[in-house]
Parts: sequence; structure tokens; C-alpha cells
Amino acid sequence: MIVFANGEYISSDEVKISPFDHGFLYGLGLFETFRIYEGHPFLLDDHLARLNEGLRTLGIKAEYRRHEILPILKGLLAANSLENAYVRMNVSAGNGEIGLQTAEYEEPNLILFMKPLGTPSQLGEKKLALLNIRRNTPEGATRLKSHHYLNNILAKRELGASSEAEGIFLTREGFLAEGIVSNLFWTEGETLFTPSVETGILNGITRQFVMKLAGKLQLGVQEGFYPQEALLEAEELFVTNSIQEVVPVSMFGQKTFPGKEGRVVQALSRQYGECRRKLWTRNSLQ
Ligand SMILES: C=C(O[C@@H]1C=C(C(=O)O)C=C[C@H]1N)C(=O)O
Ligand SMILES: Cc1ncc(COP(=O)(O)O)c(C=O)c1O
Repeated sequence: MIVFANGEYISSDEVKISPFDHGFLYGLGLFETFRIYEGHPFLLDDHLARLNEGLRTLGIKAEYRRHEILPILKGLLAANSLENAYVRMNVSAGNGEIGLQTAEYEEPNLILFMKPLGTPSQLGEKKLALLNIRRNTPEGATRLKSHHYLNNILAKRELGASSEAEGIFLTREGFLAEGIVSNLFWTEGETLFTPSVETGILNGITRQFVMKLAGKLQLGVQEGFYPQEALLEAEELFVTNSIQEVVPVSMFGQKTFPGKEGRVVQALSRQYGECRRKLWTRNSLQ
């Protein structure tokens, strides 16, 4: 595959960063993962807004706008002969001395990775398992989509490699948090529930988008601190992320759920697909 690295399109086996990059040495890097449908990056503005906010938080002097990134993505699609793709846009701090740096990073490394990913012909399903490992607290005030994925990797090792399963974290206090690579939702009647970002979870772009779609469907939306027992009353369960979209859940522990037959998850998936077909590239407010 061809990647984009600091202004150049190069083969993935040639791309290099320095071992002095503080993204490598200290985890000082951020990334966004999103999909391109028929050449159109979905919710690009929302992803760039979260990335730019994180860069300001980390003192990495860079800001990315749609008019800069769109041509890069189009060039990367052409170089890889793709129309539909999975993109990882990665910004690492750039080089510094060994030792913790307090000064801003002036020369970050921008790398965009791409791999083929078509649009599913039908809804998939996952089974959820409650993880023993607890969700760690964010490194700072809020969870950034940073290089710090050790908690997630240890959780994935606990869960196993199955693509049919997702692990669900509790917080240290025992409240429902999120999946290893997803946000968690459930329904009761006409209300959608999801853990608050105050639990320390990643405020997923898809989470935010689905909450807005719920409003269009006249569903109530409640965020909060919920014990795992809240799921005993749940009627439908699903998880979300920008790559897997809205993923119906058929089982959590020993409790079965309607999965892709769920009325609400079907309605949300239809709405999501409608927006995808409109090739939305701006943000969830459009
Ligand atoms: C979206 C998924 O995973 C995301 C991508 C990465 C990654 O590129 O390493 C890690 C965690 C997630 N934010 C997925 O469906 O696996
Ligand atoms: C821990 C975690 N939570 C939630 C999500 C979902 O975020 P988004 O909807 O921005 O893809 C991800 C990434 O996919 C993640 O890694």
C-alpha cells in the first residue's frame, strides 16, 4: 500500500520515522480512524476538530483543515486504486532529546495510512463480554485518541482475537464504560442510554453522531454512570465506531438481545446509511 508521510506518497515498506520521535518514545501522538465511502471521507470535519483539539492539548504545533486533507486523501485513494477505504490519520510529536519535554513540538510527523474497506451489504452482529481488566483513567483531563493503547491491547489479549466479540470495560468504580475499540449504547422503550464521557471514555465521533440521529428519531438520549445491572433491563444493545459503524449486539454475557433484528438499531442503521449515501464529508451538524 502507499502511505502519505510528511508531504510524500511512499510505499508502506519505505515509510520511516526517527527513533527520537516523542510519539514513539513517550506516546505523544494522536490519531483518527475514519472511512471513505465512494471517495468521500465520512464526518471528516468532526474527526479533524477532535484531532486539532488534542494537538492543542498536547502542545503539538499543527492544525489540519479539510481543504488541506481532502487533496491528500484523494491522492492516496488514487495511489492505492481505491474508492472505499479505512484511513488512519496519525500525527506524532516529532523529534526531541531523550527526556521529558515541556516545550511545544514544532515539527510533528503526519502520516496517513489507508487500507481497502468496502461497505457491508448487511448488518453484522457482535457478542459482548465483560472484561476483568478495568478501563484506565485518561492520561489528562479527558480521553484523547492518543498512542496510549496499552489498556486496550491488554483487554484485547484478555478477550481474544475473535472479530465476532467485543470486550466491555467497567471503570475502576464499577460503572459501565466502553468497548475496547467502541462506544456502548442500549435502549429501554424510546430512550437511548450511553455512559457519560465523565466516566473517562473516548467521546467517539460515531457516538456523537448516533446521539444526534437518535434525536431525529424522537428517541430520548440519556448519558450517565450506570452499573452493569442496567443492561439486565436493556431491550437492545449496540456498539459504535467510525470503522464498524453501528454494530448490533446479540448477546452480553448470558443475556441474549435482538441483535440486527432490533427495531431501534435497524432505524439508527437506516439513518446512518442514509447519511453515508449522501456522502457527508463535513460534520454531524450538517
Ligand atoms: C476502529 C477500530 O479500531 C480503531 C483503530 C485503531 C488503530 O488503527 O489502531 C485502534 C483503535 C480504534 N480506535 C476497529 O474497529 O478495530
Ligand atoms: C476506546 C475507543 N472508544 C471508542 C471508539 C469509537 O470512536 P469513533 O466513533 O471516533 O471511531 C474507539 C475507536 O474507534 C476507541 O478506540
